[in-house]
Amino acid sequence: MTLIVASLPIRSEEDLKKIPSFYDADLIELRLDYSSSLPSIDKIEKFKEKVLVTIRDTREGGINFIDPKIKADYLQELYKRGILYDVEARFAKEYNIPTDGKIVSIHYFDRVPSYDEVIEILRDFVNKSWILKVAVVGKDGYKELLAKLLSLGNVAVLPMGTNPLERVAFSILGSKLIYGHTGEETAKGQLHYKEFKKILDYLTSISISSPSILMG
Ligand SMILES: O=C1C[C@@](O)(C(=O)O)C[C@@H](O)[C@@H]1O
Repeated sequence: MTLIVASLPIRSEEDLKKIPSFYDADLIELRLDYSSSLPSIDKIEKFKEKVLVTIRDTREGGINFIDPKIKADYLQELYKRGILYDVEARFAKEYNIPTDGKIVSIHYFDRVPSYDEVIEILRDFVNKSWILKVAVVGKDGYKELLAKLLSLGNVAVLPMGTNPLERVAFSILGSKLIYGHTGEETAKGQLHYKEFKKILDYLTSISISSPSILMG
C-alpha cells in the first residue's frame, strides 16, 4: 500500500497551523528548508503522529541553506522525541544521524545516475531505515532505474518533471510513498495530494471488488 504524503512548505511557525487541514493525507511533509531558521520542535511535537520533517539540503533541492551542525542537532532531537524525518543518505553518513524507522533519501535533479551509483550510496541503509527514497529527474533511463530500484522492497521512487500519473504507475508497481502538493508544488511532477488520493482510493476500490484486475 502506498502512503500519500502531502508536502507543505513551512516559511514561518504560523504555517504549522495549517497542518490539521491536511489530516486526510497519510503523512504531512513539513519542508522546513523553506525558511532559513527552524521552528521550535515543541510546536511540531503535538502533530507527531502525522508529520514527516524534511530539512532538504540545498545540494539536493533545498530552498535555504541551513547550517549542517544545526540541522544535525535538530534531527537528533527529533529522533529522541520519536518524530519521523527524511534525511539525505549522504548527510546521515557524514553527521552520523540515526536512520532506523526513518526515511533515507537521495535526489537527482539534473541527471539520471546508474543503478550501481545509487546502491553504493544507499547500501548501508537497506536494513537501517524505514523507507529508502529515490527522486530522479525524467531524463533518459529514469524509468528503467526507478523500476529496478523497486526490487529493493522498502523503497519509494519518484520521477520528477514527468506526467504526474507516472507517480501513480510506480505506486501500483510497489513504491511505498507518493508525494503530492498542498497548493504549491515542492517538486515538478506532483499533483495535489487530494487528486492522488482520489485516484489511489479508486484503484483500491476496484482491486477489492475485482481482485484479479490489479493483482494479476
Ligand atoms: O524528496 C521529496 C520528494 C519531492 O522531491 C517530490 O519529488 O515530490 C518533494 C519533496 O518535498 C520531498 O522532500
